[in-house]
Amino acid sequence: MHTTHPIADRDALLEAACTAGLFTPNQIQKAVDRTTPGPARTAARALVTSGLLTQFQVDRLLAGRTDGFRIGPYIVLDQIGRGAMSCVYKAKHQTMNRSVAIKVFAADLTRTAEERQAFQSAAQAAGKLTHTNIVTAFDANELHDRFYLVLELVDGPSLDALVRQHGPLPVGEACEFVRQLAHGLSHAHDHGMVHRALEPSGILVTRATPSARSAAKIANFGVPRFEIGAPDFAAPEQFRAPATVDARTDLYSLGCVFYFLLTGHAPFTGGTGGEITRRQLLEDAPRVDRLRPDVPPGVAAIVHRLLMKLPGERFASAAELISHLDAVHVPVAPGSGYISFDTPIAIPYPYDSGYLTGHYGQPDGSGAYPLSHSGFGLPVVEPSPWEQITDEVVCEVTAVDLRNAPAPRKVLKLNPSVHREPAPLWKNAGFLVGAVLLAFMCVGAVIRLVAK
Ligand SMILES: Nc1ncnc2c1ncn2[C@@H]1O[C@H](COP(=O)(O)OP(=O)(O)OP(=O)(O)O)[C@@H](O)[C@H]1O
Repeated sequence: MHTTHPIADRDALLEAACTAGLFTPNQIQKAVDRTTPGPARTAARALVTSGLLTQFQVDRLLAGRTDGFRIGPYIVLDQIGRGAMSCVYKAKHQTMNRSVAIKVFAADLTRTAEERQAFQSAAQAAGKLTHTNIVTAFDANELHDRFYLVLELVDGPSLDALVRQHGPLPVGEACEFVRQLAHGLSHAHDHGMVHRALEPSGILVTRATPSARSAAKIANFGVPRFEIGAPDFAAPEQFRAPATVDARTDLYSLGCVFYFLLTGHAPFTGGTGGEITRRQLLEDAPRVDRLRPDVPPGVAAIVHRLLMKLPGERFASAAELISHLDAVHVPVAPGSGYISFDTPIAIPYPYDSGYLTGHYGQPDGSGAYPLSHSGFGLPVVEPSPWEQITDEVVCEVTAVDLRNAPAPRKVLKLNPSVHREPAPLWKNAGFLVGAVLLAFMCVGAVIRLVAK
């Protein structure tokens, strides 16, 4: 609904915020105190700065909207994502103050009684799942013919976004995320639930904190599946015989996710959806250890066992997968909180040319991991030194233990003992002067010889 009054000044803005139900009586007085009569935009800035409204809220109010700020007992704070069939909002429970994510589905999805029933059943089943590696579903309801799910708010990116931003993960960290996801799947399978659409964009990762490492969480357990999701993460039986789908179907998709974490892409890429489907059904995926030689044979064997075409050739259960992962055990880099998603790392970089090579290690000097294999070693500052610098520099990077670092954490800093690799001989000025002098002396000697 659009308000009939244009939002021109402070008073109109405050009135609209009250109509939208954004202020408690106590907050109205605070809002008046923190703003001065005048243009609405100036008042809006003051309200955001004082934390009384969010940017999302003032933008919507200034656009003349007073609707869409409340979903049941929740106040909408921000829009955090948009999928093919839903919109995800950050919201806060009005009285409990708990922050949540609310996934609101398109009205088209719940037109018929069967579709509504499917959403309700999926939500009820998901409500039974309580596991650190599954996004918890707290509540489900309908608002203006739209079905919505109230979910645990995960403060980090999806695995898809993470790999696209940082590149493939170090092997130990990929194994650890897959182990966590297998624990989540095992819990769901024990409750008789199969996900059917596991893919990197539907797996969210929490930020590392001083006391906890990142955790991977499977989203969308409460969403009914009417059709196959992304074909590049779907198991052969989902195309061949959808009625036979079982827990091992999720293990195939988890194998595709594992492959993606290690290589940056799904096992079968390129071509249309139909072409990918054909290859899922008929072809063996290229060996992961060919594409990524530092993947140990034991880990590659697990990935390809998960990707077997026949469910009976995969692991029998997520629990069996976990025992195999434990047996090959590739450790996570010491001190790593896996990946840090903190604010961009400011790397003091003293050179205007060169590229970073070298190792990172612990502050105590232990450990020496190639920078390129450090999940958190890749600079994320703009402009990236990796792209800008063209002359070779060898440096050391000290990894700060995420678990003990005070906030705000600087994840990496260049060791002050950063040094430039000696310039090649032909680039050395002394060498050039010496060479010229020598040439003159030689020419002089030849002339003298000839003169004699
Ligand atoms: N529980 C959550 N906590 C935090 N952010 C979330 C949560 N769920 C989803 N998001 C964010 O919203 C984005 C869109 O999520 P959504 O689940 O709608 O994506 P999708 O699976 O691609 O879409 P769809 O299910 O509509 O096909 C995600 O990439 C993520 O950034």
